[in-house]
Amino acid sequence: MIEAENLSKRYGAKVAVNGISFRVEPGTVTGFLGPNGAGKSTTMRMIVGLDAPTSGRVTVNGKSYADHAAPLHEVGALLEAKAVHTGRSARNHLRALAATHGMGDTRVDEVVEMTGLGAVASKRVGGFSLGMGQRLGIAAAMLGDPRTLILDEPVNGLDPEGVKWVRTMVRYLADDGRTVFLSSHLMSEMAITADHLIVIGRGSIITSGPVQDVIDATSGTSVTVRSPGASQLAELLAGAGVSITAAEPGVITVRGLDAATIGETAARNGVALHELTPVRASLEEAFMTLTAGEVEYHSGGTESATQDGAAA
Ligand SMILES: Nc1ncnc2c1ncn2[C@@H]1O[C@H](COP(=O)(O)OP(=O)(O)OP(=O)(O)O)[C@@H](O)[C@H]1O
Repeated sequence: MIEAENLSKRYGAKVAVNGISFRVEPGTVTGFLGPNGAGKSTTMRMIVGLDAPTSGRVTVNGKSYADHAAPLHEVGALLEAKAVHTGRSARNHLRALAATHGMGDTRVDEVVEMTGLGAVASKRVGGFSLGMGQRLGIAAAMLGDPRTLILDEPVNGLDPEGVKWVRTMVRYLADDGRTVFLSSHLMSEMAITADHLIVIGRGSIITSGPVQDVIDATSGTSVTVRSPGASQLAELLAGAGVSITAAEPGVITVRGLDAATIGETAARNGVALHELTPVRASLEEAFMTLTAGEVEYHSGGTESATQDGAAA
């Protein structure tokens, strides 16, 4: 369990994290989403004591990270892939980490195996691809068999097999009762991996909740209707709380009514329907809607007004 209370971090005049409170529960995969610069990495760094909060507090399993006697057994974190001694082999890097907690080579061999690093474990880390570096970072996070895992962009640089492996692994860990907190910019992947979401923008929490609830509350479901009487049907359906847009001639998109109501209205009025399809919004659409006003760094090299004008 991770618990943050009024957690804030300032860098000079820049407020990176602005008084956020949240809980990440055991037995679930919780996704941490937000545009670039929203404060995700800063929050994760504070959880594992790499950054000190300016105010507020964050605990893992009831204690701040520094107060855990054997933190690797409590929290495993992947924060910066390749933050390792590049001249060392992967196995020696893991051995050095393991030694800090009195763990032996057997556990190192287990995580090497688990993360698919067997073939390259004796190679210098400096020559690793991004994906191999990620696997090594995940191996290091798993080393102490921790109850809580914090993974910042774990699928970054992984091939499709690696992405699927991370998905399966985090599901297994959560089903085993562990706490899994991960960030990703890959919305389609997050939608199938996470149970719960926390969405952050400019240092503040925008929304949180089960994945489908976040999508439904943000974008809801629309119904695509194809009919030769589309414009007549649009008039029949119009009313408070209903929004109708004409996608193309003979096709309307209806929000605010379910497919059954639309179908029955059409039947009662003798309007033929050629298609009646409920369309669920994707997490990506919900994310774009939720964070539309919160994007700090825009594409094209231009930057919107920021509190301190920090460059991306
Ligand atoms: N050491 C630092 N010094 C000054 N500003 C910082 C520092 N670290 C982060 N920031 C600023 O704090 C804000 C939050 O950054 P953070 O890296 O936490 O965002 P993020 O959500 O992880 O972004 P991304 O998705 O790009 O990784 C950004 O505006 C960033 O520029």
